[in-house]
Amino acid sequence: MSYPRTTTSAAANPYVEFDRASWSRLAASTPLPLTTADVINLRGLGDPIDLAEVDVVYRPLSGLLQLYAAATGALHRATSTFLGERATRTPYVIGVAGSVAVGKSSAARLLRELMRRWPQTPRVDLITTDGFLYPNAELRRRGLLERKGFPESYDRRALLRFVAEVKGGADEVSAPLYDHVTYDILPDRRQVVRHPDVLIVEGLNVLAPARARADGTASMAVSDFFDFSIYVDARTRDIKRWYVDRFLKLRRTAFANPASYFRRYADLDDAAAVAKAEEIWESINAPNLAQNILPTRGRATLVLTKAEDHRMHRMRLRKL
Ligand SMILES: Nc1ncnc2c1ncn2[C@@H]1O[C@H](COP(=O)(O)OP(=O)(O)O)[C@@H](O)[C@H]1O
Ligand SMILES: CC(C)(COP(=O)(O)O)[C@@H](O)C(=O)NCCC(=O)O
Repeated sequence: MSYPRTTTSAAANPYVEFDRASWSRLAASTPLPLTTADVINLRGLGDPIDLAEVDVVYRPLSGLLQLYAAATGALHRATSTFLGERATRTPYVIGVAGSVAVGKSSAARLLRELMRRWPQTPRVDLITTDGFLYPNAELRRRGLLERKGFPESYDRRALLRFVAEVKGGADEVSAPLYDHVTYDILPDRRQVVRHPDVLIVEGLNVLAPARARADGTASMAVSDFFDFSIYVDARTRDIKRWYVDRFLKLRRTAFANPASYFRRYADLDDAAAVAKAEEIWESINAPNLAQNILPTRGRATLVLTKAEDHRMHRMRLRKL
């Protein structure tokens, strides 16, 4: 009897890879309960995603996640029976990671809307980790105002506690909220999460590994509570272009708001705005991507890679 020959490295590759066409053929019977108007409403500034892209990328993803969530629920119930415990419902937790300006928020919002339309999981909550950034005053005190988005700029303990409590079935847990306009935490508003069927946690660093404690032992990481995780990937030079293009657009929208922290950038001409955006990108977002975010890509269950026109062209799903 002969077996197919595989090299050791191919056998050890934990991912199975799809191109756009082969991915889109998966889960042909999964419905797509969204309209063009929904997609326009959900997409982020500068993200050209349309219903055709949602059909090709998110319909199969939605089918796959239904399968995973159902299997995880069944395992949870079987485990409770084995342990002689009363089966409690626990939310299915999904992490969405990737660079600033890669389009994580569009992806996370689309997933939320698709999953809300499944009969098994009508209650889907989405939180973004920016709510756990320290307020600007605290960042200033710690000398971290120029490091927003770096792991140390977040209250990681509070974020970990939040995700652990939601996963643990707490009735009501609340998270702080970040405001891009004032560039700070909103002092008197919080997002309340009440026992969702699914929790999506979106942010730059959600796949960061656990930190070592002073005594050398590892603490836990938020990703320890994830049932599934997605890394939205693209070439760094493409993401930089999307960041700069978005910055130019923000001049006429968010920056023009008198309350905007970036009000001073609203009147910059194109050349000055490009220079400013490139300066912020090169000093903050590019180093954070290279040092902290990209190294976590290999921890994701699914890596979705965008081409220069924002369309997903490669999907890698962990099979090991
Ligand atoms: N300075 C800003 N002012 C207003 N909105 C912003 C600003 N920067 C980013 N945003 C918005 O915040 C959301 C998250 O952005 P970001 O963290 O870059 O992640 P991503 O682009 O991957 O979704 C996006 O919808 C974006 O349009
Ligand atoms: C708010 C962010 C840190 C992203 O937060 P996330 O929700 O991904 O944790 C980022 O969008 C940001 O504003 N970075 C600061 C550098 C800049 O102005 O681009």
